[in-house]
Amino acid sequence: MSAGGLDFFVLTGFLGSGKTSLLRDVLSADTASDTAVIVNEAGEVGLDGVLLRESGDDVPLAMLSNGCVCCQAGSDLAFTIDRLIMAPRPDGLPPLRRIILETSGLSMPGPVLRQLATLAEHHLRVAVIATYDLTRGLAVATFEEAVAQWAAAHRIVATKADLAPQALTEAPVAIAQLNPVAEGIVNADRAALASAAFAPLAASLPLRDVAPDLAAAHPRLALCLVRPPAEIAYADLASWLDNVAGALGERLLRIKGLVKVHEAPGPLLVESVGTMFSPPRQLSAANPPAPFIVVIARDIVRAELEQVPPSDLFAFSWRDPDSGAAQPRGIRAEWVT
Ligand SMILES: Nc1nc2c(ncn2[C@@H]2O[C@H](COP(=O)(O)OP(=O)(O)OP(=O)(O)O)[C@@H](O)[C@H]2O)c(=O)[nH]1
Repeated sequence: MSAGGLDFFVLTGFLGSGKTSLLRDVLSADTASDTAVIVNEAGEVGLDGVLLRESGDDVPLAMLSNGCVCCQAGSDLAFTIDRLIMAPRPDGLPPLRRIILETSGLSMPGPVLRQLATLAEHHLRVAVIATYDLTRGLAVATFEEAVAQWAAAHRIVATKADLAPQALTEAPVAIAQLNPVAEGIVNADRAALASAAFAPLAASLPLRDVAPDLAAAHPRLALCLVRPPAEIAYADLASWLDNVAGALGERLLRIKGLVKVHEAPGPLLVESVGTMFSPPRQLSAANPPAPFIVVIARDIVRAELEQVPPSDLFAFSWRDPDSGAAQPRGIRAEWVT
């Protein structure tokens, strides 16, 4: 560990609000070589680590997939942090000064902060950074996860300024209303935004765990892992995605996946935030995971998704994000090389 201690940033924010993109921006800065990253995804298959590696960064990177860290009582997070701190630094990299944990978009910050409390011997200076998606603004405030993330934040970072320039002017006021004691970080320049979001911490900040523990951590949300066949026609994929958006409407929160189509040599990255799809693009990363699509939605009946045509192409496995003790499962920790 570096002599001056470590800054530990918990990067939180609702589904699809721009966490991974902000992290890519900070890792592409020249100053990022003192940083290590832990990525947590609610789904069984972790895509964010693959996307971060795709941008060519060689900082130590650990994935915690198969469940969001806030739902786990176990010590995988603490164990992973411990290992990152104790591991010898890769050749040519300066001492570790900063760790960034990207939580899943469903994570409540309180349980994560409580797990960090078990690491007192490392004298971490902890800060919570939450994203505020300018394209959606307060629309996600109907989710207690989003409200808890903003409430716990020390810094709230306005993302996607290029997509919603008109919302940029109002953002400082909107952010102050969400959490008057958080520092609002608003900048149309992405590099400057990322740099301010993860600027060094002078001291440990008071941690705010204001959200109550809920009986069910994510009461309205369902998560489905959809397995497409090894290869599929692009037209089938496109019409299925269209039909999912049509069937679920505003209850669709996030789609993220990798699909192999006949028409392209590499797997296609498909994703939506709500029903807004990004244009599919070929993934350039080596060793991508097997084809999969994660669908996260609220207030749905499983059959609604399973019957979306062409339904006979896909296999579905479901999980409530708050599976709790009835369906115990382990977060998988793995190092991304
Ligand atoms: N144009 C534009 N698109 C952005 C920006 N930030 C994020 N996006 C897009 O928004 C979508 C979601 O961004 P991510 O960075 O994956 O969001 P996330 O919060 O990490 O998503 P989850 O981990 O699934 O919760 C992707 O299609 C991004 O390319 C931005 O500043 N500008």
